[in-house]
Amino acid sequence: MKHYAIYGEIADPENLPAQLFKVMPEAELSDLRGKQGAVFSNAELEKHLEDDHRHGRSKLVNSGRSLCSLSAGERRKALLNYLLDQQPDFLILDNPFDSLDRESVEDLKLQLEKLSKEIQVILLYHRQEDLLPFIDEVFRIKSGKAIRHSKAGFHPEDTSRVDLSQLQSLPPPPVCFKKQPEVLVKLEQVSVRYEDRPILSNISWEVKKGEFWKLSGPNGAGKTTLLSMIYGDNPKAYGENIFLFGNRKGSGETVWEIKRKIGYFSPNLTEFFTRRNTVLEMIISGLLDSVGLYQKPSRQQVVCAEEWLKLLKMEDLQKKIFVDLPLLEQREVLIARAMIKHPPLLILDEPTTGLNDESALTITGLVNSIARNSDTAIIYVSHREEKGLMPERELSLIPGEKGSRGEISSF
Ligand SMILES: Nc1ncnc2c1ncn2[C@@H]1O[C@H](COP(=O)(O)OP(=O)(O)OP(=O)(O)O)[C@@H](O)[C@H]1O
Repeated sequence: MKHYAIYGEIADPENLPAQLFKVMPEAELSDLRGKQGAVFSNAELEKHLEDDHRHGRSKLVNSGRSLCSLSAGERRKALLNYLLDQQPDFLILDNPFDSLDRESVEDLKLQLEKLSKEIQVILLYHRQEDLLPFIDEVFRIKSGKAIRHSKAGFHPEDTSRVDLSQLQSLPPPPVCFKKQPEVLVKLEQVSVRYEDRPILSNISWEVKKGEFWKLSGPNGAGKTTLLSMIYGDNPKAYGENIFLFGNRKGSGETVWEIKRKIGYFSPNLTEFFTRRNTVLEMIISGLLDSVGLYQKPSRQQVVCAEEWLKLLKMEDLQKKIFVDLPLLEQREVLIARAMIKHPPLLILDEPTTGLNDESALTITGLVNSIARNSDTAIIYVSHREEKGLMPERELSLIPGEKGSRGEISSF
């Protein structure tokens, strides 16, 4: 039984088995035809989430809870357990380690090692550290075809486009924010429970102007919940001592006014961009706090967005349709969109998910440059040890019986 790994993006991830048969050399997967396969991928998880929305329950969860209420990592684990219960003949794993905490990654690697003795595994991966030791053959997607490759890894010139880590300045915003207080975010002994379950326990945290924070913690520790206290309209925030940009949350500024001061990126933001906006329009939309562009921008706004594209060496892409861009370029555009107004606070929730090693370095270089060349404070969430990322401080959420406590450290 041969196990395969394939490096690179597959054109239509919603239809993985068919796509794999299309891109792989014909002889390679012929023994899988007619067999029962299972697919572990984001696209598959999305289908279960839609079912959950529609029927209020999902076959992935036995506890009676909805799939939507699970954390990102918990959902992925639930999907994998469900698929393995089906006892498939072969398993296609599309970047299975994304969004999992380190311990879960190690557990899953051991589980897959055992499983590989019984069923055939096809791994799609983009980080060298994710290549599993039992894989026999490695392929790389190039021009829509899978080409055989050595297991030793890929050379930087394969993907690297531009080094954004040494930028000396950023385009200034067309309009500046009024003077902001020194402390932008202040949480005083914030605790959150969902039904009977304590999630966050007595979290005290201050984010000051221009600080660069990493927010970490295992799956389910409460990172998204904590961010929703700041950025979202989570009702659990009311009654807690949360101060944003100098005002107690719920006491004056509307959620809309708070969001105006925050640049935000999360990988699932792309799901909301269904219109065929151009790259330039997408960046401008960050000045108008809209998802896509619905009004005619001013000349000044256009010039500012053009300057960002120049900085990213993407001038020639400005008229391209955003959703048609490769993943790395989409991420760069969305980070520029979040940053174009130089918000007091920038929240980046797993901005390198789904990217390969080289592309991840491009993003972390860009984030370091933003931190160095602006007064914007950054909160960066990631499970991976991000090579090259230079946060100054870290808030780690450490789960316990009474919920997660926060531990602050400096680098
Ligand atoms: N609406 C909800 N109802 C019940 N439980 C919830 C709800 N939202 C989140 N939870 C639970 O709260 C805990 C924290 O979830 P959260 O999404 O904040 O974790 P996280 O640290 O972001 O995890 P991950 O790294 O997996 O994304 C999880 O155990 C989750 O199942």
